[in-house]
Amino acid sequence: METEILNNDSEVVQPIAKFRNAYKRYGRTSVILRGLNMTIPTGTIYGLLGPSGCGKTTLLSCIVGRKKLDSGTLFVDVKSKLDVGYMPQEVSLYEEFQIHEIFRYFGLLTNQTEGYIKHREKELAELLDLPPTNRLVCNLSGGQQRRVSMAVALFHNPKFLILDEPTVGLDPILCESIWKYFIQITDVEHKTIIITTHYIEEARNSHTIGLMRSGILLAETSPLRLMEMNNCSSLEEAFLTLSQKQEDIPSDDNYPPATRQPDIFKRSGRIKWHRFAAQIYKNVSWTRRNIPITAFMILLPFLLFTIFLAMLGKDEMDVTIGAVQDEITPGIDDCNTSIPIKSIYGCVAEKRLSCEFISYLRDKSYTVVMYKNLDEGITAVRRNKAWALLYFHKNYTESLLERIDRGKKASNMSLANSLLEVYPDNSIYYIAHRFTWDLHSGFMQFMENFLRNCEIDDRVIKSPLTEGEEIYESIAVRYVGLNGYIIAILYYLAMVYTSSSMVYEKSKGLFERTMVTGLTKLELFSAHCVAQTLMSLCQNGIFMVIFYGYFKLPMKSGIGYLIILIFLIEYYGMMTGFVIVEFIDEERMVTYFGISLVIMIFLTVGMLWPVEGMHWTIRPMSQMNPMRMAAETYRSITFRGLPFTNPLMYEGFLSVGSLVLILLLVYVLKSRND
Ligand SMILES: Nc1ncnc2c1ncn2[C@@H]1O[C@H](COP(=O)(O)OP(=O)(O)OP(=O)(O)O)[C@@H](O)[C@H]1O
Repeated sequence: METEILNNDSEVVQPIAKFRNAYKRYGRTSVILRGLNMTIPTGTIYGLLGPSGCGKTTLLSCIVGRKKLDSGTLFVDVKSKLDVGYMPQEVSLYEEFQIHEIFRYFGLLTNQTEGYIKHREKELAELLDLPPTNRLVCNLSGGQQRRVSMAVALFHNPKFLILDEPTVGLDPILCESIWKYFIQITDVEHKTIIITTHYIEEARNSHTIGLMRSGILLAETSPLRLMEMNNCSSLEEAFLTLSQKQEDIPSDDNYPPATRQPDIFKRSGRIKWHRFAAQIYKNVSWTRRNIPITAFMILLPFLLFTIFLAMLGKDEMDVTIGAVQDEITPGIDDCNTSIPIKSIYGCVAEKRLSCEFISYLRDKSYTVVMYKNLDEGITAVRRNKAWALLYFHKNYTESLLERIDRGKKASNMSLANSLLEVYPDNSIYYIAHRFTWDLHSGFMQFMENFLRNCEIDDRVIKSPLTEGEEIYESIAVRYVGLNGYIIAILYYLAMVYTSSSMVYEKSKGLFERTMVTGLTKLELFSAHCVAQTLMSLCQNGIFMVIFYGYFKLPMKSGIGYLIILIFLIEYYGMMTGFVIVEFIDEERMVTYFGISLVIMIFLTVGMLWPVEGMHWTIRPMSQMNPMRMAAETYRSITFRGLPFTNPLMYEGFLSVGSLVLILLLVYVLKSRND
């Protein structure tokens, strides 16, 4: 049978919170509550004492609805979360904020008026001897931060205060005045306070003391009665006596099966304007406090894309090539000497053909360095002073002309001497490939011009393959990887922006604290969507206006398609951030996971290497990668100019759009289960 609680006037006092036969454990072995019974009378101070790790914080978390019992009952007599003021053990404050911004934020969260916020700020600053309220929280001492944290719990004047070690790090005089205040608000305003503390003697001021050990309460009575019952003169002594009397820890063999526990507070599915406004205020304050970081984040995509374009620069490269011209005798003639060489069909070369070819390469922005002989040239290539050596034989021009004139009747000597020998350094694929291409196409172009001047039909040396009209125009090399790069970067930035702010709130205990005031994940989510949209608007606006507006990068379909696609990709990044933080709590792990994800996207988006050339094991991954489809759609919008009805266009929108919806669903389901 339950005992009734009587106050000093022998009236029955209704409990504000009541645990009956409460069990709670973490995992399968770490049992924290073992059939605990506890009654917190309304309008009193309840001091909860117990050794470190005995489960005091866990118990308070159950009262504020952030954790649930495995079995047993918990009754809390409050109508809404606003009746509760919670001070967690950690400071749990936004460190970049000024004290008055913290008050305003929590004031808005708890639906207070401007007048009340100002008045209460003054009142609490006096009571708790707070530093000037324009000081940043991160610059306060540990004790000052704890006082601000306590002020936040008291701010909306709740009827039930739940304070986890509020007096740690405070000086005795301040502690005394705080306890006086607690006694006053319980006596006069009929508030209820539950306090955990390690300073046992301080709890003497409580109306009731609960001594917790090994998952149960050893005693629950007034301090005086506790000392009397144990014939002790101090609470400390009483606690020691009781602990020694306690027999062994109750066995966990009979740990009851878990039962479904009701929610302490009614769930609200609707967005409350004042809490949404508080989130917006928080985001705006964060931005104001971090203007350099915000400006950097806004400019970052533009900077990264500019670096990308500058890195790829131009299709012609500043590559150094070595050349040996054995057909020129140093000191006697050089490339400026005009020595007309006439072929038997009357074709005249005004200059050495090797000179013409070298100046053609120079026009293509290659640097050509001359070497005296083959050995010297090859050594230069070996030492990485040149990417290739061109060796022109003695009588190269005459031999080449003879080869053109006489065809298969040309002498063996002319055939050998008309060969341009190339000794390339092929160790960097792209340079080698580019040089080979320039060499061949340049040579062909140069020969065609030469033959045309001699009125010889240039088709005699042309390749018998001919290209028809281009279906899609070729695009400068530097733009080819840009689409994959842009979408991967924008996805990553949105993901990091979301996950870093969410994981910060989680790891600092801010999430927990604001949820206790009634904030819902829907409100947090909606406010973050607004912040993300504004951030994306600024980021995308800058790079689009500059690249597509001013520098006129290729844009074949409407820019509207691109804007929608990019926003979808950013929302996909944002949703990924939300979902990651639902499953991973630790800041470092979130960063590792995010980076791994984006590297995977980089590798499979088809930017570094086309899907057609990937290993068969990775190819399906790339083909299924929605970001690859988005990259393809990006290419179609900018380079191909397709109508929306073409699958290449709508596939990207569909794949990314569906992923946003799927992640949203995962987030909603996970949040509901929390
Ligand atoms: N989320 C969790 N998962 C697993 N174990 C946990 C978790 N939270 C707390 N514990 C463990 O539960 C036990 C009780 O922790 P709790 O924080 O409730 O103790 P406490 O009495 O408040 O300690 P202190 O006085 O040092 O703050 C500790 O052993 C702690 O390691």
